Amino acid sequence: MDKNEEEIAAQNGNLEESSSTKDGSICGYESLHHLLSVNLKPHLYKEVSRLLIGLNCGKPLELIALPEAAKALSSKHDFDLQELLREPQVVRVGLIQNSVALPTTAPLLDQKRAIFQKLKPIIDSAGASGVNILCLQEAWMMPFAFCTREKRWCEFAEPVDGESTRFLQEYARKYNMVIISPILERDVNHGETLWNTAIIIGNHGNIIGKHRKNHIPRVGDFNESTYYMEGNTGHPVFETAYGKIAVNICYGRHHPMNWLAFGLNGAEIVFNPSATVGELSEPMWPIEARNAAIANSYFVGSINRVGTETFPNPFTSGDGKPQHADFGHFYGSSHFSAPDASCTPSLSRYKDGLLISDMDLNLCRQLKDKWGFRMTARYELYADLLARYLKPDFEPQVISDPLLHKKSL
Ligand SMILES: NC(=O)NCCC(=O)O
Repeated sequence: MDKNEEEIAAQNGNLEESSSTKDGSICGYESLHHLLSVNLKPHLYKEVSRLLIGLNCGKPLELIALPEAAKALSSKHDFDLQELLREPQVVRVGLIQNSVALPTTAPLLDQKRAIFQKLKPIIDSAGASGVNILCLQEAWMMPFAFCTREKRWCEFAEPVDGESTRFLQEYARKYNMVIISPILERDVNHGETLWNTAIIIGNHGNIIGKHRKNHIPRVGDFNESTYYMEGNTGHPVFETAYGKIAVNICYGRHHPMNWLAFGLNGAEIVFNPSATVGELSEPMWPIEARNAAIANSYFVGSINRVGTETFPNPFTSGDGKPQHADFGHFYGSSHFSAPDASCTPSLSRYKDGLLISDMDLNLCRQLKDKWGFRMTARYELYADLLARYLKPDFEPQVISDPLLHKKSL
């Protein structure tokens, strides 16, 4: 090893130590933005924020004054409450990230009901803050047990009008709020088939519709195809009292055409309820959502659960590494991205939280007018390529340098 290599190895060693602190923090800070705001001089932080987060219609993001009742709930129940303003104020949108409430060894029904109890004050805080549209994390009513491949966790699955939906319908009515509820669905009309589904509850407590996860991961410990298959609901956009919304569930965020399809159907906000861990996806997390918002001229609300969920029986990832009983750390970091390339700072890496942002949905149209991405998209080129690509006799369009295949003299 030369000196340079030694230095790099030493740095990596230090990094491994500091980034794997057990509490899920980044060197003791709850988020990247917190780390930067505390350690940079104010004028440097302002400049770094401008580049990292962007501007809201040319101006820095401002704080919204939220009611004392919402703040009191946040300190009593120990969850973060962050407020960001985009102007002019049209729709107020909330995202909730949370850890599970009981160990995975507790009776399953107790686990689910404890999550209900944990979420109550957070949803009340969203209601007290006047949130119009609220989205929960992927499979919010259970631990993310799909790493285990054990079938007992199927017991968490519920029909679309099941207990979790009824729990949220009350809040939708109480606060005149649209709620997106991603659950493990049991399709009782189709042989009890399971799906990973987001249910859209209207502001009158009615069920507007559902969307089933389109892309199912087969990566690392995310063995979800043991439980459910690729969704069969297409790319629906739900027209609600507060705007046109869609849901791109977790792993679907790695598929640009999935984002595109929701945009083509007219979405103004696309939510990405997720469950993902640091070791696997953290460097991708802030990039993919922000890029989708820019490319498709809509807002994106990204939500990830928090904490480490440990399961009774160890499992392997099929990668030769030792068996283990947890996925690793779900790193939270929920945030919003806007079509003008700005984004909010993220919620904590390790703490429950409610992120609230006001957004002017006119920005979607303004950005289409300004950049013309839709107008210049040349979809016919891609439709033609895809049609050919799908045929078994497809040949890639590659033009080789003829010199490559000449015998050397
Ligand atoms: N829940 C889920 O689809 N996770 C897959 C891992 C990832 O996409 O980061």
